[in-house]
Amino acid sequence: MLVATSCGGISTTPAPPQPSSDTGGLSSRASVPFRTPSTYSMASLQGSNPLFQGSFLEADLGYSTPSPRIGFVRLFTSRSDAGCVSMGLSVGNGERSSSLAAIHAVNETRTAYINGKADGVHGENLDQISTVGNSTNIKWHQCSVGKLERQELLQQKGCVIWITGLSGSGKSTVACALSRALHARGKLTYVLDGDNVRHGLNSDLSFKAKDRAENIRRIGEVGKLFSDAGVICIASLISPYRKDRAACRALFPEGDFIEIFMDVPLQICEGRDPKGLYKLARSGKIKGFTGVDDPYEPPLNCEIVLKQTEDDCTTPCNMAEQVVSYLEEKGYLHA
Ligand SMILES: Nc1ncnc2c1ncn2[C@@H]1O[C@H](COP(=O)(O)OS(=O)(=O)O)[C@@H](OP(=O)(O)O)[C@H]1O
Ligand SMILES: Nc1ncnc2c1ncn2[C@@H]1O[C@H](COP(=O)(O)OP(=O)(O)O)[C@@H](O)[C@H]1O
Repeated sequence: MLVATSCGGISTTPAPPQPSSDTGGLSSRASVPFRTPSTYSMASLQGSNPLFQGSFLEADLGYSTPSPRIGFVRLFTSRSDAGCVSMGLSVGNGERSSSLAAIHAVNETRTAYINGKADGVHGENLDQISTVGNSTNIKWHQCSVGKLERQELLQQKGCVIWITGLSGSGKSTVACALSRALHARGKLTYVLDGDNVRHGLNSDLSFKAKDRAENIRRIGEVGKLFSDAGVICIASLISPYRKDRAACRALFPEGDFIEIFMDVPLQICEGRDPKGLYKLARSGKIKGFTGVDDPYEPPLNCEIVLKQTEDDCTTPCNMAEQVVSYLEEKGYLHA
């Protein structure tokens, strides 16, 4: 067992928690399986200093050789102003008897963790001026109110439920039924419907592949903000290409992007044709219509499939309940 002493000094022999008052204030016990040669994973910490009470969600020591070997351990605290602390650890020469000593500690933001890799989860220093895409000389601004506090307020966990499928497959209908079902349970949702977002934010985009990709990217980014706000965001758009959906998924921490495939045959969707668009596409009046002369790539590995056939057409309410059960099971309906 590893024991964190003051300022993150860690020894690999069991020892009771040590009171401390210096930097970091750690008097915490980390139940980390000590493995040789190189990695620790998952641990829990109980700090005596309130600053460090909370969960230790990630401990990944990627040692470099030769010694002194150095790794990083990341601590998440329940205090929003503390954010996330990364400690650099140097590792002694021995194996099981090694001692680990903190070499530095830097504050990072939990928001950054939540926001994913680009924002520092993989160790970039958020204190630095950086360049992201075409934005140069930018610096992450940390807010003292964090996602965990918002989730506590809302008694739910933020996530994005991404509904993909052909036009007419029932995406918008199930999105609204789900929003209603969750609202009735006191959960805050927001629906981002492809059609609707194209009335404003994305009104500059066409249905060419590049513009569809941009449409999906933007809705993914907006969904990420809603998720960070603690809201259960329901995005309902055709999103026909796998790589665009995969890029969106990559914006989110594991589990927070829940992809739902409306598995409905083209024949049924076309039979419904509520807006008369399939008819226009078949007659050549709309070019590049999904399912007609533009491809739809069904998910290979999504979280939920909502299937409809000629013989078996579940009601939107039943589908919504299926999704609610999934959210309940995965813990999204509680803080
Ligand atoms: N060429 C073409 N292909 C597909 N769909 C078309 C097209 N032109 C207009 N529409 C209407 O736009 C709605 C789809 O918008 P999305 O933003 O969801 O599309 S995409 O994700 O960017 O592919 C879609 O709405 P839904 O029927 O609700 O899916 C259509 O009504
Ligand atoms: N589960 C369902 N069973 C039968 N009809 C449905 C179902 N879901 C949606 N519909 C109908 O199908 C049509 C298309 O639904 P819609 O939600 O607008 O699809 P999309 O958003 O995928 O284009 C609408 O007329 C709607 O009433």
